Amino acid sequence: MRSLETVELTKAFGGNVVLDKTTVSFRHGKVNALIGPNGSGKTTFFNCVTGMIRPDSGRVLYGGADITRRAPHAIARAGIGRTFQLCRVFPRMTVLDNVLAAARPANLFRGARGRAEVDRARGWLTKLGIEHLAGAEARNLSWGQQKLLELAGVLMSEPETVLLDEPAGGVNPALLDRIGGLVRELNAEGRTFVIVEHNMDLVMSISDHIVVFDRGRPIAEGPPAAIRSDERVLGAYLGV
Ligand SMILES: Nc1ncnc2c1ncn2[C@@H]1O[C@H](COP(=O)(O)OP(=O)(O)OP(=O)(O)O)[C@@H](O)[C@H]1O
Repeated sequence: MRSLETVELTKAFGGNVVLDKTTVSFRHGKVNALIGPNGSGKTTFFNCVTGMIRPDSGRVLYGGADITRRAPHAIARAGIGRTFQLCRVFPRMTVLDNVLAAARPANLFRGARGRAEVDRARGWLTKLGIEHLAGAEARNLSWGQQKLLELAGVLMSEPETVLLDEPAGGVNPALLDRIGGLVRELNAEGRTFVIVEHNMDLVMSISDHIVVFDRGRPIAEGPPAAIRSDERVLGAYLGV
């Protein structure tokens, strides 16, 4: 089965064509990476796939079903979760409350949460190694810890496919290793990943399949070893 694919997906902002009939598919059950130079349309691609912005034309298919232009919550319900480049957490809420609120906005009001949900939230915090911070306000966490917190919130919805937008951006090397390890672990448990990332060491070490964008189009795809030596990729990145 193909997990996530797009067919001639197109999006322009004014005259700036950011996604240009982008046809691409990601591997179900694998760790996929989406890489490309700054401005090549990676985040816009995520935004179109998750319903945050409307593509001008083309289709988004998930497990064969057409999810183009569905609302973000409907796409999340279909099994696709995502994190954001600029990490979305509530800074003055505790870590635990953040995770609960991510699962269900009603949890923003205390008392609306069940015991089972709290246990599940703590379970994710433990898995991600930040359980000891459950009672801390999110704003007191390091940037990398906030990214783990955001991921815990996404995992509360039990997504089958997780889109990560620059998980390593601004994260210290120790946490970087943990994030890489977690991706592999969650993948081994059956989750598909699509990861936008500039840290090539991380991309090369955790990906099964890499898609390279240049100006909103895939110019190469394949396993890390093939991408590393692909001349089109070197050209797009280094201008050679
Ligand atoms: N809401 C918007 N309105 C206007 N232009 C936008 C908008 N969102 C993105 N763009 C433009 O689309 C282009 C692609 O941006 P996008 O963020 O998708 O690229 P990217 O590959 O994710 O870049 P980076 O690696 O730097 O995060 C850029 O030229 C950007 O200025």
